[in-house]
Amino acid sequence: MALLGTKPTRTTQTAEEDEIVLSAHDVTVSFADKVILDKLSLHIRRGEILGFVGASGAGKSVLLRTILGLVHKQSGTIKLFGVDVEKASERERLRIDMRLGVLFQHGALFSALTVLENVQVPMREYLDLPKKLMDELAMLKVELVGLPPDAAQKFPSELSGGMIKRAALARALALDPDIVFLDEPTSGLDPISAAEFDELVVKLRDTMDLTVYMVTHDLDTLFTACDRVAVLGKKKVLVEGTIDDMLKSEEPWVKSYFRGKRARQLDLAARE
Ligand SMILES: Nc1ncnc2c1ncn2[C@@H]1O[C@H](COP(=O)(O)OP(=O)(O)OP(=O)(O)O)[C@@H](O)[C@H]1O
Repeated sequence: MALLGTKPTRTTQTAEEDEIVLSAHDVTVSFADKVILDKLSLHIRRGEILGFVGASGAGKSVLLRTILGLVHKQSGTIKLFGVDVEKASERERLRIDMRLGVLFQHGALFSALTVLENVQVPMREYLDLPKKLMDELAMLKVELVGLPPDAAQKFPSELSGGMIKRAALARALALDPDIVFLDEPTSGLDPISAAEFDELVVKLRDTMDLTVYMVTHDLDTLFTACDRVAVLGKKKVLVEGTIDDMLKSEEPWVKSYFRGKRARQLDLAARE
């Protein structure tokens, strides 16, 4: 793990980018008798921004929570950085956890903590650092996500929606993770703030060699920020590929989502 955001800049295609950071194979999850995910398989390569879409209630959050080990799966394998998380030792699991950053839906900041203290939560959990160093590191993250320095001492209730998302992103980046999981990061933002957030994610991917797994309903994000899209439907990944692949798909849900009126306008704008 490289602290202080000092990872190499992503320049040319390297063998490392073929590295599979996350793979899910034949994952089945059910609650009581209700099957939510049925033998779902998915992978994400290092340095990719993967957009994960699907109808409301399809199971996107359930998959995310399963990957993070918060929901029990009935069968299948999930590997992070090549390690089967179920078979990992406690030490391996800890090392893996330190390489993950998560931005939960709605930001989920601790309301009683300042932005700086929120960013320090993962640091306190995983690292044993002197307060002064933690303050400096957390401040760097605050600046990295484009928040003004005075935002560090503010409480979440004093921030705009866009600032809350940025603060939550700063917290997700606290340990310089290799992969970040973003659950609907632009929901509730106005289109300008959402576009700025997308730009930030792309910039961070480029400069920090990040891999990004993003659950989103935002067509703008899918068209402008994602390298690849995976569509969840019928309890598995129905279609995956580039936006062009989505636009060619004859799968009915994919067709209406990506070739509906709103999507057509975005496609035209993106190609201008
Ligand atoms: N802990 C749980 N116990 C029982 N059922 C659950 C649980 N968590 C999720 N579900 C069910 O799993 C299904 C998928 O939910 P999930 O939140 O993953 O959908 P989603 O695709 O993320 O939806 P949205 O886009 O609206 O956020 C829903 O029917 C939900 O009610």
